[in-house]
Amino acid sequence: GSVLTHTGACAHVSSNIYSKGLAHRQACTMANTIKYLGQEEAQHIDEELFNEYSFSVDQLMELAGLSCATAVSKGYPLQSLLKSPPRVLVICGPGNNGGDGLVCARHLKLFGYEPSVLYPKRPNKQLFLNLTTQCEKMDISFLTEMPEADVIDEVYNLVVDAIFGFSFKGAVREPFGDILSQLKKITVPIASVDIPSGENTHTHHNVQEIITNLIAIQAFSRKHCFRILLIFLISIYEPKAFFIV
Ligand SMILES: NC(=O)C1=CN([C@@H]2O[C@H](COP(=O)(O)OP(=O)(O)OC[C@H]3O[C@@H](n4cnc5c(N)ncnc54)[C@H](O)[C@@H]3O)[C@@H](O)[C@H]2O)[C@H](O)CC1
Repeated sequence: GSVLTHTGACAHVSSNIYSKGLAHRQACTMANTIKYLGQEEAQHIDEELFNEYSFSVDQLMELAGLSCATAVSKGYPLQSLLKSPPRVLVICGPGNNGGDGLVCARHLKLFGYEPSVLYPKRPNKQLFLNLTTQCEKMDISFLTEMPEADVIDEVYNLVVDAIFGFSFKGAVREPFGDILSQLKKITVPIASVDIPSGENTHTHHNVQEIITNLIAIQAFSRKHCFRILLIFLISIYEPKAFFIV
């Protein structure tokens, strides 16, 4: 079974999905008929959520970050982690995708993980200042620089890539060029929020285990509710599914 990605490539869902019965086979079958979103359509859905459905960015970011933390906890349960304490490196970018990462780090802490955040470019906006304070008050540590790839492999069980979402464009600008180049070298799994950072310029890292697509999960409207149900089904039963709707 496979789930279509937005590039039309097929990612193979791991074999154990079939050992979980009809619901999963149906999810995979339906997945083959799923429509996928390009960058522009994802942005349009974003605008529709804000303008037509009156969601606030805070609401959607909290839902997005919780969805990602839940996907990580299902894909990488605490008891499955090889390193103790259960450290996770959350790398946050300068936009809303980075905000998702801050929310994800907070929920991972509540789930019993030991997240550390790298947040090199911080918008001077109240929402992001608030999210940073919330993490600090939960004793989540903030790194001052990107660790070398071998240090990441030695210390962390997993990396959450919340660097760029659908507004990434052009050649990657520092310090994110160095960050992405380190991510290309690591061997621990990477969970990407929304899309692999730098994906449309092929500067993205190679190792992908979980992509939590936020748009489809959050687009609560009639024309999307079918996809939401399907995405939820897959993300619950097969959190390692690699999917971008
Ligand atoms: N749909 C929803 O319900 C929600 C989606 N969310 C997430 O928000 C991102 C989109 O957020 P946005 O701020 O528009 O863009 P990004 O986070 O992708 O980053 C923009 C940020 O990055 C800088 N940048 C762009 N290109 C480059 C580059 N080549 N080099 C360096 N820096 C670059 C740019 O200047 C901006 O500062 C979406 O993907 C979802 O993940 C939210 O959760 C809200 C709800």
